[in-house]
Amino acid sequence: MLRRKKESDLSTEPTKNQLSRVLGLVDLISLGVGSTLGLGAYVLAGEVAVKFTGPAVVLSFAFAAVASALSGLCYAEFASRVPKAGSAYAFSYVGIGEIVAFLIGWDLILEYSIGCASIARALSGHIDKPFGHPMREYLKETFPMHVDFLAPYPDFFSFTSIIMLTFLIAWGMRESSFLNKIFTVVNLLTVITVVLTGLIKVDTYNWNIPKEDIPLDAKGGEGGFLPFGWSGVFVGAATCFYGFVGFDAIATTGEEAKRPTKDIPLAIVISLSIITLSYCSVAIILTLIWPYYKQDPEAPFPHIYQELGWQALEWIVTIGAVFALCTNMIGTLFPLPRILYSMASDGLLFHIFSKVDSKTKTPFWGTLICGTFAAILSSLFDLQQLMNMMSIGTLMAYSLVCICVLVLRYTNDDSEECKVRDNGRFRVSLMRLLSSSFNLPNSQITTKNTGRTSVKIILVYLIVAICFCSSVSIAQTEGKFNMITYAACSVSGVLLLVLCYSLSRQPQSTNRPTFHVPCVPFVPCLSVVLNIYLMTQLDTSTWIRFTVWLFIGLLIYLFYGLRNSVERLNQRRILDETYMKQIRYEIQVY
Ligand SMILES: NC(=[NH2+])NCCC[C@H](N)C(=O)O
Repeated sequence: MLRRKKESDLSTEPTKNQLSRVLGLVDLISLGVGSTLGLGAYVLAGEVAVKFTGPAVVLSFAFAAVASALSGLCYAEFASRVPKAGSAYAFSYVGIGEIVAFLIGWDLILEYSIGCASIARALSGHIDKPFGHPMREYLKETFPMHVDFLAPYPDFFSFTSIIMLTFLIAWGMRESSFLNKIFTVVNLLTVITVVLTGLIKVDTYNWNIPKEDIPLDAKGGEGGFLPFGWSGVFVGAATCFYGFVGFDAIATTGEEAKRPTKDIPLAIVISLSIITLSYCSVAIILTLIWPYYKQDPEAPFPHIYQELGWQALEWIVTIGAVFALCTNMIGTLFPLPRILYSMASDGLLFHIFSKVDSKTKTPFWGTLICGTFAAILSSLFDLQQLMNMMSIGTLMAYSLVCICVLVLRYTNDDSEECKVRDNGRFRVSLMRLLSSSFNLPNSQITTKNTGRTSVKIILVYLIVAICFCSSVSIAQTEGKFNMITYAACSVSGVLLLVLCYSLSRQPQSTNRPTFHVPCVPFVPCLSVVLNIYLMTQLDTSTWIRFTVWLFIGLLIYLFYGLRNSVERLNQRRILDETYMKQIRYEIQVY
């Protein structure tokens, strides 16, 4: 179950089951921006400003951006190591082992299906709203559903929209990428229009409203730039973080990008920069043109435009949001079959998902099955209950990718040293010979032993990080630190620092990809803690549902994946061959 793929096996050489390599840098960036910059751009800033931060919402976005960028860098490093479809799944197959890879793939399936379903639902709500919700009222009356976990009515609109996009994506990579580019450009143009037109109404007073000027019935805190203090900024950052969810879609295109090892890391970094710039400028403009305590948390821009009498802009924002939702939907429908494709090609999931259609060069059937699943999910289920499962899925994948970066940096799988390990007979390795000839201290080079030590440190770090984040979040819900939580936080906090430092003293592998994360182990370590902390913020029922989903996955793995794993068959074949060689050799000697 812990068998791993070798990095060197994952070359960019064509295999028989090929997707077509048609995506250039611009396509990848537009996929990244499109799938990330969504409704959040038009809603999050207002919501966070009025609830948690006041004008300082831009700082919350900046923190959220930094937190996402930490994971983003780890994704980028991996993408340049492993040019395969499947994102976090493919990465953990190389970094950790088959069972973890399977579970993370399984978890991504959940994340993207629920993501797609909820975006489609938001889209139908958004189109219905300007007309006074005729669709909702009609369907509620004609097809009411009174079951606890189902939606109040079947949403045919979201069903049809997902099915239509599914066909488009199954149709061909070039076509869907072209459409995605257009949608993304419209989305960005809307953001630019909102920002530029807002400049006319900018009033710096709105960033510095004294407490006396705030009406008593408004929830205005202390006034000024930080009316709810720094704690508000951090709480707001946790909400803003979800605005940055989605860029990982780029990492699923490893087999469709023209130059995956170069373009994918670059696209991740560029998309994250564009997204950060967009969110921050929207947040700045929003709070500069309108007092934070008067913002409408559900539709901040239309509300302001109504007050200002700017009707045309109100429409522009509504249309922009519809386009944003469409690209978001492509951004979730696109990776889903690619992850399944990757898992099925490795033999871990049913064969049908690994079939590439000879005409369209896409995983055609996989795409249709995924689309139908998401469409059913979106039209029938109560998505409010499922939304948090999306967050848990994303955060889990982020954390694992960071851990994989750490593991690969501190073990050198493909080096001579490991060949020695695999092939116990030769004791003297090239690396050791070299090191003794140059008189390098041995501790500068990763060996089997230092690798093992590092993996142990990473494992303990992970456990301590979970304790640390849980105690912080318990203290947070109680509203104060008591003796126990205080002790737990400080002990685990200090331990985390010590572990991180001791990991940094371990030798790192010299085998670095073209793009690599700076300041290892500190960047991935910090990112792991941040992601785990955000996971502890989710409610218990989400955790229970998530565990059930993983359990189902585990059963599929045990009864199907484990037996059909291509890696297992390969390793067995190699073992058999070595065994036969050995026997032949012994017969000769005899
Ligand atoms: N893969 C996903 N879960 N995508 C959803 C992206 C949501 C997007 N970040 C927003 O602010 O609206």
